[in-house]
Amino acid sequence: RKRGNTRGLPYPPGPKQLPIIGNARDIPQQSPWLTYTEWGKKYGDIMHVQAFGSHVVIVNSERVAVDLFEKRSKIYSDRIMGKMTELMGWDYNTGLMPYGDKWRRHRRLVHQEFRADATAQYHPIIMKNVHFALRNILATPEDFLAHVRYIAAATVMSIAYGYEVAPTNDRFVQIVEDAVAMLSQAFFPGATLVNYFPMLQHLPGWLPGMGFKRFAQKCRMLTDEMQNAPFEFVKHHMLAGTALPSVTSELLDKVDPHGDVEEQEATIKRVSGIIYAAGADTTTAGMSTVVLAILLHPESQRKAQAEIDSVIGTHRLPTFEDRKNLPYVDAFVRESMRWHPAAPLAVPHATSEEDVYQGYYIPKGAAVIGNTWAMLHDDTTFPNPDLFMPERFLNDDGSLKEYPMAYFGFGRRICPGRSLADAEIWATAVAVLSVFNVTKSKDSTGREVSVDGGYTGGLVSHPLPFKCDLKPRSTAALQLIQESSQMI
Ligand code: HEM
Repeated sequence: RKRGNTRGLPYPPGPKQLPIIGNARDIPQQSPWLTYTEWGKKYGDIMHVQAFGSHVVIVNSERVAVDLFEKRSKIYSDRIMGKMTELMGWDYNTGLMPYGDKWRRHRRLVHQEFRADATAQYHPIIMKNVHFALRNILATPEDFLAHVRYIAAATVMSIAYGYEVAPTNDRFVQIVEDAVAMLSQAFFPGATLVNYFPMLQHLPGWLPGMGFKRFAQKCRMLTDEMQNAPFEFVKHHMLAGTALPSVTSELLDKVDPHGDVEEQEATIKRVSGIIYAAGADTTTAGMSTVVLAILLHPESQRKAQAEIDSVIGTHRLPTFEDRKNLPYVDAFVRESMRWHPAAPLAVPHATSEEDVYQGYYIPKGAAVIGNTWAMLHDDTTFPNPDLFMPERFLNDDGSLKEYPMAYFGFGRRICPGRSLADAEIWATAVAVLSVFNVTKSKDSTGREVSVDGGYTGGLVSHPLPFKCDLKPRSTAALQLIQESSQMI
């Protein structure tokens, strides 16, 4: 650990390592961000663990994140494609692709469709889906999490493919959600041994410990289908002249018939495939956290509602034009994102060259994890970080504090869909706050059902299912929900 490198410099500090296996037994599989944050208090802003020769550097502060992911982005923008990720068929994914020309081509296409000034064109789609969800919440409030999930799914499927998803049990949606859930379980260091010992992939699947092979095969069928099925849907409708406008149809229209058509179509298929995979589950997690935050913080709920009532009144639903006049609602949304980030460890970067930082040696090919959770719970930047306080994002005069948070990742790999996601989460928050009171449910004896605020582990972290009551705030609110379909 002290001298295991070409420059004779120490690796960043970290927990004691055992021979050969290193820290393999220390690296947690569930909610690793909490362990890394605890370790960070002992070892500092940059630390190092190692398992079977694979090096992992963990960045626990925004200062180091800026130094490495931004100022040295040429070195810190690669990805490690774990063997398991590849076996599962996720290697087509822009977000997991190694840094290089192929990634640049994909990233350019995604950026052009989702950069901040292009996202406004999607606002009507978002509002339509939010209003649809309000009506569904009114009809079956107990299924509110499914209705919130619908907003994210319907928005990205509409943008990517011009496809209208079914309110429940949609075939395309189910395929992607299963594949994303499987990726989430198998992604982080320590999740599966085949990442350390790729030769295990060649052993027969019936041997003990080889369950990962069946898991990977099942996932590969899903990842193939999630790219092919909706893509064929668009081509079919383009031929029939019935395709709705979408990223896929727009890109297909631009295919150069004199170039390599097959390769161009394959790129479009992969780019469109990633929009849903990267944009639905993450956004659902962000929106579900907002609803949980509303439920658990009645005082903040009341303040946000008072702001909406005073700025907009109770005669119409909020629109995107209102956003600039609702700083408390924005602060509420930002605090929800900070309080429980949807991707608490972002997506690990990797080094494409060796490096030396603050006298520590960082090897080529190391995974470099930006610990978003630690940065957003750092008590020097966010005093009392476990408390939910939207006010921390407001200036004394009540205006919004411009504070760039590390919620969407880092440097050149920062999430290209962040403007869209931010718009969806805000629209959901303001709509729910404007027409519903969110309170604890009561059981048959009239006692409040407790909500423990637990979260799932993995790449994307969702609130564990929880119960709450969503009731229209007034007769006027009820009428607004019922009439919302006529407002778009
Ligand atoms: C709340 C919602 C979202 C969260 C929390 C989120 C978070 C992230 C994070 C942490 C990364 C990795 C950044 C890094 O490596 O440093 C990422 C990458 C990515 N996201 Fe998002 N995202 C969200 C929504 C979306 C949406 C709506 C889209 C689609 C339009 C999208 C598309 C992507 C893509 C394509 C990448 C890969 C970028 C690359 O590797 O170059 N995301 N996202």
